Amino acid sequence: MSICIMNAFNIKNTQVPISGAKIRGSKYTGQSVKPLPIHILTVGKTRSPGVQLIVKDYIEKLKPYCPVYDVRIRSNPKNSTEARVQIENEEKGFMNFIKSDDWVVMLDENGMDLRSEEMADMIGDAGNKASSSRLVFCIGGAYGHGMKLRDRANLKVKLSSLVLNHEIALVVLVEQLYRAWTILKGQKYHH
Ligand SMILES: C[S@@+](CC[C@H](N)C(=O)[O-])C[C@H]1O[C@@H](n2cnc3c(N)ncnc32)[C@H](O)[C@@H]1O
Repeated sequence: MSICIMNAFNIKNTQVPISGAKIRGSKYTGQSVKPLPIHILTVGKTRSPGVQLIVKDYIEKLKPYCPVYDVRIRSNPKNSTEARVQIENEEKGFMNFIKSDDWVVMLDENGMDLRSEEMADMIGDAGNKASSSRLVFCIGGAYGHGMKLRDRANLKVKLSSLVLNHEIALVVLVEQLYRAWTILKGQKYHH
């Protein structure tokens, strides 16, 4: 399934020469990319102040490229002691938010391993090829994601082979989204 999605994206890496130096680019670098609004869904209301500062900072940095919304899904809404029930109840929050034409990326430790240039390709493909109106990234709660969201996701992506705390996953994601947009624009942040 992942391979099909990868082929559908036709993700490939290109070398883009800028001022004599070679930087690693996306197949869209230098082209116009439709800036789909990005919605980042995370579980839980509270967030450590340090993480919140970093996330706010990257969302601010992303403003010139595309709007980014920080959406909170209720954690364990029915206070279940069972992990399976907690996952299912949090999943309802994700599924209630997601619309039929959203391009949904589920963050998961077993997802596809993308390089930063491929993340940029994916954002370009979602904007220019898919008929989606929003790009939605889903970061799970303590026990991860349920089956309905797994089935709905257009793409499952890993950020590392390590399992990350959900707040750390969020920090890595926002930095990679910023990096991806600078790659798409051929800017110097990414070397
Ligand atoms: C504490 S982790 C949940 C771990 C749990 N074992 C699971 O099955 O997903 C919380 C969330 O952070 C995100 N996450 C953690 N590690 C990740 C990784 N290496 N790559 C991508 N996302 C990750 C995922 O969205 C995950 O649902």
